[in-house]
Amino acid sequence: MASLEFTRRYAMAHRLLTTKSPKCAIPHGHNEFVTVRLDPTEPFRFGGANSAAPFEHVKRRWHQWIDEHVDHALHLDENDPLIGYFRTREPERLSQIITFQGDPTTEALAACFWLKLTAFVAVEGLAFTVREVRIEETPTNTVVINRQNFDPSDCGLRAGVWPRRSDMSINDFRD
Ligand SMILES: Nc1nc2c(c(=O)[nH]1)N=C([C@H](O)[C@H](O)COP(=O)(O)OP(=O)(O)OP(=O)(O)O)CN2
Repeated sequence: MASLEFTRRYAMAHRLLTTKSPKCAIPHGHNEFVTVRLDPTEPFRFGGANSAAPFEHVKRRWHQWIDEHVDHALHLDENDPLIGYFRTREPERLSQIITFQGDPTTEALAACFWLKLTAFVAVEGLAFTVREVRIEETPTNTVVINRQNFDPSDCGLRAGVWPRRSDMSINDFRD
C-alpha cells in the first residue's frame, strides 16, 4: 500500500539551558507543524478498499494526542528548576509540561514524536511503520528524523519513559 503523510499544527514554548545560547534560555514560543510519514507493511495492489486503512483511523490517536496534550504545552529539561516552581506554586499545570532528557530542542521533540507514534501504531495494530518525522519549528528551521539518523533502540532514552508508552502521557510526573 502507499505511504501516508499527516500534518498537524500546535503551539508550544520551551527554553534551552544546556545549549549555550542566551536568547534560547529564556522561555519563548513557536507555532510548529509536525508532519509524519508512515510506510505500509504491504505494497499497494488494486482491489477492494484500495487502501491499508482509512486516513481517519490511522491518524485518530496521533491527532488526539497532539490536540489534547501537546498543543500549548511547555517543554522543559527534566532538570529545569522551573519544574520546582510549578510543583510548588502551580501544581495543576504540571500536566501541561512536556519533559525531556536534556534540552527540549526540536531534534529531541522529533525523536519523542517518533517513539510515541510508534507506540500508538503498535497498540492500534496498524499495518504501518514510522518512516519520517518532520517538525517545522519556524518558517526558516526544520528538523527531520528518519531511519538513517535515528535508532530508537540506541538513542540513549531511558526505558519506560513517556515517549515509549502508548498512553496519552507527555511527562513522567507522579501525583
Ligand atoms: N539545533 C537546534 N538549535 C536551536 C534550536 C533547536 O531546537 N535545535 N532552537 C532554537 C530556538 O528555539 C530559537 O527560537 C530558534 O533560533 P533561530 O534559528 O536563531 O531563530 P530565528 O527565528 O531568529 O531564525 P532566523 O532564521 O534567523 O530568522 C535555537 N537553536
